[in-house]
Amino acid sequence: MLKGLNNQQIEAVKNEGNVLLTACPGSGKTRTLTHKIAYELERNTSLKKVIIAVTFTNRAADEIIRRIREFNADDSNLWAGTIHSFCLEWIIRPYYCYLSELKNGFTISDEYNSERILGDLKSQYGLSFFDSISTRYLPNLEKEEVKYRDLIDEYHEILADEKLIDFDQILYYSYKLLLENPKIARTLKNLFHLICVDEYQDTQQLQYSIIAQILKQKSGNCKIFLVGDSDQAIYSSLGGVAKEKLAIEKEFDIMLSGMELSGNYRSNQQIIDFNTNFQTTDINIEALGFNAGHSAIITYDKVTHKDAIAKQIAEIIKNKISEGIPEKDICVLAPTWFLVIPMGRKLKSLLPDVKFDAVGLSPLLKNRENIWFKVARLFLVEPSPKAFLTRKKWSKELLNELDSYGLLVLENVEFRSKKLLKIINSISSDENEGLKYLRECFIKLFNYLNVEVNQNEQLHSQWESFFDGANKRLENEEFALAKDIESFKKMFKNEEGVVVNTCHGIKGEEFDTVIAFGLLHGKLPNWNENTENAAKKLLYVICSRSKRALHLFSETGRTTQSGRAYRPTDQLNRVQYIYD
Ligand SMILES: Nc1ncnc2c1ncn2[C@@H]1O[C@H](COP(=O)(O)OP(=O)(O)OP(=O)(O)O)[C@@H](O)[C@H]1O
Repeated sequence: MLKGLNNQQIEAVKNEGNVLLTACPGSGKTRTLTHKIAYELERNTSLKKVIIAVTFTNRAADEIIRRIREFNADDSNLWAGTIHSFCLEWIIRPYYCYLSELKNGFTISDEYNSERILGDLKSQYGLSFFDSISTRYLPNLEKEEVKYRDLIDEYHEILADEKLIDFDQILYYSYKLLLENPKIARTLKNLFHLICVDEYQDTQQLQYSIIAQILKQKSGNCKIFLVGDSDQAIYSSLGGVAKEKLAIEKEFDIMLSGMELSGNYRSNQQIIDFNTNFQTTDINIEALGFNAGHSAIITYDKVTHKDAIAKQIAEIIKNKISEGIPEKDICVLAPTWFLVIPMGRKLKSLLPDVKFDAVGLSPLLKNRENIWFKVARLFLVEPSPKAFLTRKKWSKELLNELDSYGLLVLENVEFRSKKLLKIINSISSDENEGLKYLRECFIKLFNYLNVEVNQNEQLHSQWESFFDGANKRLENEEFALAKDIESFKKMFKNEEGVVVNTCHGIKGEEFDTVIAFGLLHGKLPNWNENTENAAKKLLYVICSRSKRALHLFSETGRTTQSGRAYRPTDQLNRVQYIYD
């Protein structure tokens, strides 16, 4: 498990205490974290305690699981996911009945739904869609928003009426449960062997408080392994804080070994040097990896019009592919979904022979917490040897959730999750429309399991939100989404190809060629986080994804709602550099 690591990385992996590992981009933090997990999984086999890996995106959690499987490590004691999934799985679902607000059932309001409710309220209050309002809670369990407190109260009332909780309330209720019932925190500390947190610099205060509440307990021997880089903190407008070692020690009531890694194994020296323009700390970084000696190409274009930019980007992609760069080693980025989604579509039509892994609107809301989403993915991912382990894990998760609703299906059956998979594999529908297909399969499955969906409040309310959400999305003409079952199945296909995503969506990843557009003041940084460092950090994250080629665009022709032209991001525009 230590092969392929340098001495600093080995030292971090072998450290038996609590660790705070900070280092520059490309220095191998994620590599070290993955090895640490594999190393501890191997050491931990007799203990049977759980190793938790908290990641920033679901994409990153899937990647950790994929890499752990490559080590041939037994991952049955590994849990990886975002902090919200962690709270739901380990705190809310098992213990929600202790909370009067939740004990009669609840459903998660996904970002789309919450944004819609907030958007309606903002217009009622005479605010614009872009006015920033905090839905977060403070560690004293008060609401953070002060100025528009009435609006937030009304928002929470609407959620409560519909028995919904939003993502900030997932954190709020989890923390409340831990505070009011210390035995939950004690049980968790006993259950866990290690909690790993990747990209810790973007952790919000309440998330620190939740972890602190677990670690502060005197029971068990759970350790923490935090990994991050304060220069890459890009969620400060959403409450992310890169705390210092001392502050964390105090809050968690532990001692931390502060460790560092040096050098960058990803990028060539030219890219690293260019990126110092956006560094907010003063460090020298040396290129150490395979790409160190290769030449780089860095371009910056601020003259191309927005209508011509897709063609320009398509040209770069075509040239890179003809140079032999694999499609998946090329990435097209922009600061917002609004820019990225149409770009994905345009590139696909301009380059029909090229494969793309582009974020787009999927026909189903990606509400991983809705139980019907969990059932749907089991029907939409076809059985195959490659998908077996993942589907078995999903099947187990589904059974756990049904258990937590008091629905003990397949009770006396050996290997329940395998049996459930077998039943699901035997069910299909002749419907061609995705939603009708799923509805029929769900009914067949729950008939087989002898569960009346309408009799169970949780299943019923989540059913409504699953189908209502999907219907609304499919009927929205702006989205122009395909309704057939094959398009639904594509949602879960691990498409390999040129990545088209937001800067936040590819955190922690790396590519030979990075093409970033929409580098415009008001989009990067957006109006809500208009500070010198916010823009610098985003640019730093974007540029540090690249191994050898970086193409930056501040396109012309984009205007604000009031008709003003966007101008290039200042922090990029003022860089003095002789571009290629
Ligand atoms: N000791 C090493 N020897 C060779 N290659 C390494 C070593 N450590 C890391 N790498 C490689 O360097 C690249 C960057 O590693 P990794 O993604 O873990 O860095 P990181 O510090 O997490 O970066 P970021 O903060 O930008 O996400 C990867 O391709 C990784 O495989």
